[in-house]
Amino acid sequence: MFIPTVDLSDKRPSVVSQIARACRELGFIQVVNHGIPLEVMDQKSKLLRDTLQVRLGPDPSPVEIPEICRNEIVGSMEHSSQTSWRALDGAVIPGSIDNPYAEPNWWVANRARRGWVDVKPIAGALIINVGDILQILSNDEYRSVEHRVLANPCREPRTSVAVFFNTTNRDGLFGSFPEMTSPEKPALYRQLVFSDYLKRFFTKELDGKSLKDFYRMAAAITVTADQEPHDRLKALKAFDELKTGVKGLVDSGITSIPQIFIHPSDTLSTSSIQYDPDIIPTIDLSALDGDRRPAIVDQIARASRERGFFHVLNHGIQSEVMDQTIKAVKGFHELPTEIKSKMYNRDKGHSVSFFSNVDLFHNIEAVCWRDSLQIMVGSNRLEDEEIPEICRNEVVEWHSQLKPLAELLIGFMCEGLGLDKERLKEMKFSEAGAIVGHYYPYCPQPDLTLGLKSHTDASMLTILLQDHIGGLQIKHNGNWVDVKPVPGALAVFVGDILQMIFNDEYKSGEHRVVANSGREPRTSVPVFFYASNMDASYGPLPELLSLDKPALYRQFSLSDFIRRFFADDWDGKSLLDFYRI
Ligand SMILES: O=C(O)CCC(=O)C(=O)O
Ligand SMILES: [Fe+2]
Repeated sequence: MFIPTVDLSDKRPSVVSQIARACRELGFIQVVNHGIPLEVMDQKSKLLRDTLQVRLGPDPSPVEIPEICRNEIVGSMEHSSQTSWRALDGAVIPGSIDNPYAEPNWWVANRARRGWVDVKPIAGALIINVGDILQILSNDEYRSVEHRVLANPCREPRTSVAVFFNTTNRDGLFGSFPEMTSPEKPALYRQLVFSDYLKRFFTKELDGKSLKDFYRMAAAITVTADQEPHDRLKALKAFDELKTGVKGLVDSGITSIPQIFIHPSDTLSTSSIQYDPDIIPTIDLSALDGDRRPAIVDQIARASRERGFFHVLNHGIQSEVMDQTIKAVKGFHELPTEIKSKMYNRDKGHSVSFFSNVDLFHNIEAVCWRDSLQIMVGSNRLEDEEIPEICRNEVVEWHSQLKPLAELLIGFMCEGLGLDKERLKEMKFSEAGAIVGHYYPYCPQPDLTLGLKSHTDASMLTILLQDHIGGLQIKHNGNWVDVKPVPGALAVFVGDILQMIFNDEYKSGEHRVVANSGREPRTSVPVFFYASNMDASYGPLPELLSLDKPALYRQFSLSDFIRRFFADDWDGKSLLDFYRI
């Protein structure tokens, strides 16, 4: 890939156009003839060790900088600021040896080619990166580029010195410059206060992802491929307006998947471990009122602690009821397009909605190869007549059969922690939640996309019914493990809410679904159990806390939790981190 090197001694119009082009296309430039003498650059690299971070305001107080490199750092600031935008005059300088074995190579992500590109050091050159704030100010005219550094395989250590220029006006309001916006190109970001930006940057909420996406307005989807954001948004809208979901694309005979479905290669990681009964426990619930009860409690507690996921067999629900439910949901998705598309909507006010990708417009990476029918239950929201007739009786029956099972399982989970089995009964969790009927049609390029991307469930408990096709995977010790469907079994996931209430004694299990490579479509029906009382305050149960085990989560209300889950700027990360103390 072309990494532009700009000679700053060239004529100004040429320098301006080269820099503008590089900022637009790559967000990354090397500059030579920048006016900083080589000796000044060399002095620094001999002096810094590990990571030294120096914060500087407009008037640095150099006495705090270690004497061994004080003059060199202050000198470098003076030199750099001559070539920088004066308004951005607060800086942080980390000088780092990333690892004693770091090859002197920088790598820049080229998402368009889905690879990392080596940035070879050029003698005497400095590297200029467009930062996220400049991208926001320029309303995406300029791009900040993703980059990383490999571990150093050489004996000789590598040193780098980065100066980050930020504004000192911490309380000023920033946003895309008005000159950069127009009716055709509206502002893509919300206004932000720099102190808020910094606060977020240093909180646990940010897991290294770009803050740009936090400030980006819902409708403005970032681009991960070689598309302009407007093209991507147009493509998402066009897909949504078809109202026929992914199945509609397959029925139209496409042989390659549209760009919006293509995931970055690092999230696809196709290598997976085959089904292993030691990793995926199957718990037999038969004779649960006899001698076997303590053993069942034990197995459920262990699986919830170690995996956040297990299968249950002999759960009391007849296999015909399971089959009918799958068949009815599949039948809905296979209704003639004219009928089904009338029900397509993603309005939050509806109890029943059919759509493809609940997060279609907030997804910052790529969307998935799946359609869904979502039915909200509880708080008197669901009138049975709203459920499509083709699956109404089956869905209502399914939910009523599952409620006692959910109560039973949560009772076991409580017992496994030494709590009364009725401890969570007052939450009335079995009466509120969502029933979702997923449909994963054949995907012509299953290696480029996912059926459902990696997540934990934002529920208390999820009970999943799936057909025989397979594709569900759980994450175990960093590997994706195939969950082979076990005939007659139901899959159970510990959800985030239970993890918080049980103060991390049990874990919500990370899982995903690969895109369906077979001609036969896959159907699954997860039921997510929440709690009926939306405004009560929940948090880690006091009985589970002690001096050695303090509360790991703040108190929360379900209404707040659900609002955040469906918020426009929620990017699909676990909400656990948000509530974690
Ligand atoms: O379809 C599946 O197997 C999994 C569905 C799921 O994980 C979800 O909807 O949260
Ligand atoms: Fe899930």
